[in-house]
Amino acid sequence: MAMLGETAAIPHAAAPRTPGAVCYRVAGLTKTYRTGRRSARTEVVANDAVDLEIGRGEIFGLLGPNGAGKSTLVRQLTGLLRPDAGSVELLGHDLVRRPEAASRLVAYLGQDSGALDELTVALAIETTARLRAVEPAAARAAREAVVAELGLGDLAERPLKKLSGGQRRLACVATALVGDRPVLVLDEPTTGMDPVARRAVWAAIDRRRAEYGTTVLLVTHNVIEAETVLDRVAVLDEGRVIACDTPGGLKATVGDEVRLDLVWRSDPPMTEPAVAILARDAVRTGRRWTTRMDPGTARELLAAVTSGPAFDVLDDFTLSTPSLEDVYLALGGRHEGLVKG
Ligand SMILES: Nc1ncnc2c1ncn2[C@@H]1O[C@H](COP(=O)(O)OP(=O)(O)OP(=O)(O)O)[C@@H](O)[C@H]1O
Repeated sequence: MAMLGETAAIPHAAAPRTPGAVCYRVAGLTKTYRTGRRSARTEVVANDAVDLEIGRGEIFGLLGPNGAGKSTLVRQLTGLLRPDAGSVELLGHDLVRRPEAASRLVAYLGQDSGALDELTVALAIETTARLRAVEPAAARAAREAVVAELGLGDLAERPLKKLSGGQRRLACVATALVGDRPVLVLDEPTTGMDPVARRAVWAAIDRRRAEYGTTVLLVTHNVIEAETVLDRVAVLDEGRVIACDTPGGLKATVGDEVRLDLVWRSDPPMTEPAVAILARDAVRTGRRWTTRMDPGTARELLAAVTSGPAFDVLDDFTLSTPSLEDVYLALGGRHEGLVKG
C-alpha cells in the first residue's frame, strides 16, 4: 500500500533572511476585468483590496482555487498588468508608477512558454542569461550549471516545441533561474512534471534562497510538496486574501483533527461497526472515503478496518495530519480543494 503516493521528499535549507527587510509591500491592490460591449458587459473583480508584505529571502506561497485571482496578482507584482487601485512596492520601487523596474529585478515564469518555443533548451537558457546582462562566458557557465542542476542534459540540444509538456516546463524553470535575479516569481512551476523533475525544482528554489537570499513568490496547486519549502502562505479566494501565515500557523487553525482516507477494492461489509461509522461520516469520491476526526478515534477505526473482514476489500489507507488543503476548506473555501482536477 502506497502511503504517500508519488510525493517527492524535499530538502529544506535554513534561510539567511534579513530580518525586517521588505521585498514586496502591497496595499489595497484591486483589479477588475471588464469584457463584452455595453449591453452585455460583465465585470470580474479578480483582486479585491489585497494587502501583503513579503520579506526579503522569504519563500512565499499563493494558494487558492482556479479563478481565485493568483495569476492576476502576480502579473501586477511583476509590472505586467496595471492595477485599477492600490500600490505595489518592490525593493523600494513604486511598481505602479514605474513598472519597468520589475524587469531588472524579477525573473518571472508565467503559465505559457510561447516566446522561447523555437529555441533549443540550451539556447533558450543562454539567451535568457544574456538578456539579463550576463557576460557571454558567464552565460555559458550558468547554462551548464542549471542544465546539470535540473537534469536537463539529454534534452539540451532539442527545441522546446519538440519536448513533452513537463520537459518544456522544466526548461522554462531553468530560464527563470539563470541570471541570479534577486526575486523569482513562479506561476505553477511544476505543472505536468514527474516526481524527479519536481523534486529538482523544489531543491533548486530552496538552494537559491539559502545561498543567495533570493526572494521567491510561488503560485502552486501542488500544496503537499510546496508546503515543505514555503515560509509563509497567503490563501486567496474570490480575489481576497482570506488567511496569511506560516504553514504551521495555518494548520493550527484547523485544530488537531486528522484525516483518514480509505480506498476500497469492492463494497465494504456494512455489518462491521467501524465500517458503519465511517460510512455515516465519510465524504465519498468513487471508491475513496475521506473522514476527519480526533486522532484517538482515527486510530481505533483504522485498527478495526485493518484487522477484521473489512481488510479483505481494503485497497489503500492513509492517516495524515491536516494539510494546507484542509486549511483552505476549513476557511470556508467553496471548492472541492486546491489541487487542480
Ligand atoms: N484577461 C481577462 N479578461 C477577463 N477576465 C479574466 C481575465 N483574466 C482572468 N480573468 C478572470 O479573473 C479571475 C481571476 O483569474 P486568475 O487567472 O487571476 O485566477 P487564478 O487564481 O490564477 O486561476 P488558476 O488557478 O486557474 O490559474 C477569474 O474569474 C478569471 O476568469
